[in-house]
Amino acid sequence: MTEQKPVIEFKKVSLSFDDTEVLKNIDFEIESGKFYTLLGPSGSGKSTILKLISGQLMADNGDIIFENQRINEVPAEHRRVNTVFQNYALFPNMNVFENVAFGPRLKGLNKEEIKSKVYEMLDLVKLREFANREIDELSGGQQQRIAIARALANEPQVLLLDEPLSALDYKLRKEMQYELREIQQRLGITFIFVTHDQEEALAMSDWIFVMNDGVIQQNGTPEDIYDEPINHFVADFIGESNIVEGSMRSDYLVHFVGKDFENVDAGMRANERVEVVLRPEDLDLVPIDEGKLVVTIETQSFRGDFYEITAIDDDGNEWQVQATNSATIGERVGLFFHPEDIHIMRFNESEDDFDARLESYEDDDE
Ligand SMILES: Nc1ncnc2c1ncn2[C@@H]1O[C@H](COP(=O)(O)OP(=O)(O)OP(=O)(O)O)[C@@H](O)[C@H]1O
Repeated sequence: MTEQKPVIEFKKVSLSFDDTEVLKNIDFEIESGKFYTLLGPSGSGKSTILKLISGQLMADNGDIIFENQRINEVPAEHRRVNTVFQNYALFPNMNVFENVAFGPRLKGLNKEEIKSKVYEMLDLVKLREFANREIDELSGGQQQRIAIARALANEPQVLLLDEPLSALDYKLRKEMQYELREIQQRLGITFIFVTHDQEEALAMSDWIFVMNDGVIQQNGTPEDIYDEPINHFVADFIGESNIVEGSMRSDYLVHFVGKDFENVDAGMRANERVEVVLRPEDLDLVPIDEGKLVVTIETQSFRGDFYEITAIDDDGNEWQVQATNSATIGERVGLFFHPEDIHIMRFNESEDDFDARLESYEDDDE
């Protein structure tokens, strides 16, 4: 397989506002033609990264590379990126056609070329028949599609999307997630999408950067990040997790809730302090003698295809369970899971340490 050249690279990029460092030594590579997501809570630095790429902000340190050229000092208007914002930022005094035509017109295309570009973009967002509408005659979802069409009409190499769906209601948001993904795949250009919604990130992305506190905590495919979170923050932020403390008995035996469990993927050494993650969907309720531990049912709600249950074990740990059958509040039952669904994390491990650890196991295996 040939190695793809990155379209954007950050090398040790940092940025402070006043005395607060909001991006700390950020390193990453963005390949061409993929859907990337920056995912993290409010204030974690996601929008700041987009602004460094678009040229709205300047880095204090580090290199920002676009197709092998350092662009730290290149003005925003000379960068082949466009941004779509949450609040659409359409020109209210222009109709739909004129909004989408704005970039092509600025570029000096002739009348026919402009028309063909605008209709190509309106077809892409399925709003051809809205060309003559005024902006205030559109719904929120339609305005967001026009904002996307307007950005794409500039033929950016990379499209930056800063929480573009967060003003939409739930159903429309789901539809737009699907459509955005489809548009990205059809055009084959790079999208960098910012969201604090983990479900949205998992559903849309080829690759996710999970951010917290100005640091990329983990990056990987949605499956990697969901199945193999590297630390407490990621396990807690992505999906629901039960996280309890434990320790390694040996490199394949983990001890928690007073018992030993075999876990082949642990990859830790004896006596290491660990955190054990079990997802609610990997747990079920069974008769006491068939369970791995005994729990007492605290709450239960019906969720259509499962019961969402909280239960508490005799050490006081609370467990979220997606159970196939209902239970009775106060009932004592067995909690069941397959040992292979246990995921183990080292306490407060950084991504670099995690990578180094994985490499050391690979060396051990040789
Ligand atoms: N112009 C500015 N001046 C001072 N501080 C700023 C400025 N812009 C952003 N910050 C701070 O930088 C940090 C990162 O902000 P950023 O907007 O990148 O976060 P975010 O992850 O995109 O959050 P949100 O989801 O709320 O948009 C925050 O603590 C924010 O308060």
